[in-house]
Amino acid sequence: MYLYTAQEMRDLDRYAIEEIGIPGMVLMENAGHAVARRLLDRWRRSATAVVLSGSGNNGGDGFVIARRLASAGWDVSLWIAGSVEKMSQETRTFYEACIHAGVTGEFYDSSQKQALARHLEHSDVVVDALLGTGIRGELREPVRTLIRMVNQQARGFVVAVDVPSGVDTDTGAVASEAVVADKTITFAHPKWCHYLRPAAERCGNVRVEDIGIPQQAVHLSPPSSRINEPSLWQAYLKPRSRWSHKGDFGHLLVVGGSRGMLGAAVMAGTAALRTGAGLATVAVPEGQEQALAAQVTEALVWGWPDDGQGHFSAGFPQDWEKRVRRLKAVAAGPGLGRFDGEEEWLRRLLQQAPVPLVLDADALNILSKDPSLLRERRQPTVLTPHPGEMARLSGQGVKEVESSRRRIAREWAQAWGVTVVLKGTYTLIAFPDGTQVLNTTGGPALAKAGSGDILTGILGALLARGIPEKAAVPMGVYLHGLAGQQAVTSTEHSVLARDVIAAIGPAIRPFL
Ligand SMILES: NC(=O)C1=CN([C@@H]2O[C@H](COP(=O)(O)OP(=O)(O)OC[C@H]3O[C@@H](n4cnc5c(N)ncnc54)[C@H](O)[C@@H]3O)[C@@H](O)[C@H]2O)[C@H](O)CC1
Ligand SMILES: [K+]
Repeated sequence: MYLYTAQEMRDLDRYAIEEIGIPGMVLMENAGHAVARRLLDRWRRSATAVVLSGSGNNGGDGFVIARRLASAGWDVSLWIAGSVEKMSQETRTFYEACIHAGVTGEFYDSSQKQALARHLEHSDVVVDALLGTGIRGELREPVRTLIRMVNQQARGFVVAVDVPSGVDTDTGAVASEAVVADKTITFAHPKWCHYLRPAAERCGNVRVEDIGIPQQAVHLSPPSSRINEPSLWQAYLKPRSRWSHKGDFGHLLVVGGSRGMLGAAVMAGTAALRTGAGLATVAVPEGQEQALAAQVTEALVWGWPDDGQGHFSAGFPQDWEKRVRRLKAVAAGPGLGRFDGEEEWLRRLLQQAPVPLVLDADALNILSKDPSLLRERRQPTVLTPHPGEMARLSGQGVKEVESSRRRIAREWAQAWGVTVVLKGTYTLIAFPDGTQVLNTTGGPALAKAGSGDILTGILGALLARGIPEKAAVPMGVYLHGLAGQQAVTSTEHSVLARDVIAAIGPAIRPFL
């Protein structure tokens, strides 16, 4: 499934209308019909509805909905923002059809405030068709008042048509007012605002309805972003052959686990093995080797020159060149800590690890001192920042990162030629070629220390198996989210990182 911007959706619409020859009116009728059908399914007996329509095509959908609900026997009260003159041809046609079909519509002005408030309070359903993807600039009256009234006065079920009025389709920003919906019914494809905060919090439950735009129109010029789904990577997951040996499944090196943070490296290494790595080696500061070996029996242990107190030092193992030849991928960061000479250390790792590299946690914080270190990289590099780490990397505030997730992840990936996995409720993956994949698996159970370390291990393992990063990264993020969901046995509060690791196998299984 693709993820659309407002412009990409307009282009798709235009293609369907002008090149394929489906009249715009048919698309609008289909859109309105789809919403009405959902409402009629839900309220089988007749109900009361307030339909609020703007003068654009979103309002046109609203007129179709009002007509169809009324003809099914609902008591419909229609309120319009704007005027007939402002309506597009399709919208105007459906406005007239609505009136001819006997629905009474009012062009809202402030003298009707009381009357509208009464309707909003007493209606089972409120349909928000004021503004869709065509919003421009700050809200004008009377739309602004109408949106505020919906939020303050509606007692019934609020359905947003396409997007909640007042949200920006592409950034997920909200205007001075934006409808808070219980459900959003969108057309043909999901849009960015359905997944980006704060807009996403106003959408309620999002449902995508087919309105008859042929698939061929999508394939001709696909948008640059999509929702993460197994079809992107499932071909790389296969049952193991009877003749397999561990060398077939790659050797991952996890670098981290400084004193006091050993658990992070343990979790990354264990998650890698659960994901199917043939071999996982965990490299910890020399003073930590014994403690590590006691915690993870399945991984190999390497000592890394330490500072005498169980933390990393700027040095590298003497035989690094020889050791690195055995590796298929490196994941650095879980429990790495900060240390003297860290920048030089990272520069060397970036240069002298000629395999796919995952950077997480403190490896990202070190990188944020000088992102130009990435210029030295020739092999795939995956960064897995949470919003705080992304803020440090990009030199911006966390709020700025959160309000421009889509742009920041894409710009960073393109500028430095790396894959950015910007973590969050909907983790966003941005590739160096400008394409993006938004992940929808996962849940609140993963909001806990250790989750990031597990993701790092999973991604490292998949890259070590030689799966190309365009498949490995979405696969890893998807499976990590699924494991997080499946690890919940009693409540999301009490899930431990180890439960998530144990759930990796059950998450993978259906895809083999
Ligand atoms: N394939 C599809 O997805 C289809 C979608 N349809 C619907 O069409 C809208 C987009 O319609 P458009 O006419 O481009 O824009 P809007 O109706 O969202 O908005 C234009 C309308 O709103 C007024 N306006 C704009 N900005 C503001 C503002 N800041 N304050 C107040 N008023 C504003 C402007 O003057 C216009 O009157 C899409 O979302 C779908 O719902 C079609 O039905 C066909 C298929
Ligand atoms: K709307």
